[in-house]
Amino acid sequence: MKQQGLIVKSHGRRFIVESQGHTYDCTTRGKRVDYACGDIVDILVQNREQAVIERVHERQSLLYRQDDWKTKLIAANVTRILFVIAAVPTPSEELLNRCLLAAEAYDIDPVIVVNKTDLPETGALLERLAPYAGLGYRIVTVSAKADIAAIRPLLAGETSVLVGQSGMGKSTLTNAILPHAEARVGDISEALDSGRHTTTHATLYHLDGDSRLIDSPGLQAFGLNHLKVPELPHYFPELRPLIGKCRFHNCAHLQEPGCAVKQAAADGAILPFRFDFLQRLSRELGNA
Ligand SMILES: Nc1nc2c(ncn2[C@@H]2O[C@H](COP(=O)(O)OP(=O)(O)OP(=O)(O)O)[C@@H](O)[C@H]2O)c(=O)[nH]1
Ligand SMILES: [Zn+2]
Repeated sequence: MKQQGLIVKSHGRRFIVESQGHTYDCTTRGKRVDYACGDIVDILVQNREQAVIERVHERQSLLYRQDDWKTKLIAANVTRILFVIAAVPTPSEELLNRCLLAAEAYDIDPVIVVNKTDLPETGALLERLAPYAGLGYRIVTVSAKADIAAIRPLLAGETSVLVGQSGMGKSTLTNAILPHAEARVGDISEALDSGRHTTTHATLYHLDGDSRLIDSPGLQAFGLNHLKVPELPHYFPELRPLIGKCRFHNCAHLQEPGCAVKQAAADGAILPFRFDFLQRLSRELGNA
């Protein structure tokens, strides 16, 4: 029997699909692994517990990273990326910049969620993050252990994905957000987790009829190897006014004469760390 379903958990080659009130442990045709949590799929039901994923429906969005040759899908059909960051353990600003860039490239609304505001080190982190508000990014502050009120309005009517480094509190936040019954539902598929090495692993929770939350595994790096150097300025809000102003249309903003971006950086119109980030990416991608 063929029916439509929603991937609520992705775990390497196996997926949990919710369909017509049941959940199915699914394999895929031809060992395909390019499905993600949040995907709408057609499944072929085999018995009460098992099914095979036949095809994926067109996606509204896809959050993924590209490390060297490997594409790693994080979540599909999300409308909002909640980048979780905290003062402890030491946060990586590089990862933040990369996630923001990916959000721009995939046209998914990003919000910076500063967690663990109960920790005294949070003040310094908020100061460090102030420039991002200047770039137009929203910043909300929560403590998964004490008060998460600020995050609620962001979740309503959206499919949100929590991303961030390991230890920033994504799972604690998920548990604080979820009504108790929901959190237990997530545990049912825990058997899948038993000691297996994971490459992709994310879980989708229903908050209410039209709001969903996806908790994703901790990130260490965020490869952006699929992006092209000439399109980078489109993904920096502060560089968009400069698009087309460099002398060379394929300017990598490194050594080229007549580079409008370099000039803006010299004039102090672009934050030094953002300019560094752009140049580093340009060199890394090296595909201008
Ligand atoms: N003080 C404080 N500690 C927190 C808060 N939120 C989470 N923690 C702690 O931070 C640690 C990491 O939390 P997790 O929720 O496991 O972090 P995670 O981001 O899900 O980590 P991964 O699953 O590895 O990606 C745990 O010891 C939590 O108890 C908070 O608001 N305040
Ligand atoms: Zn340039």
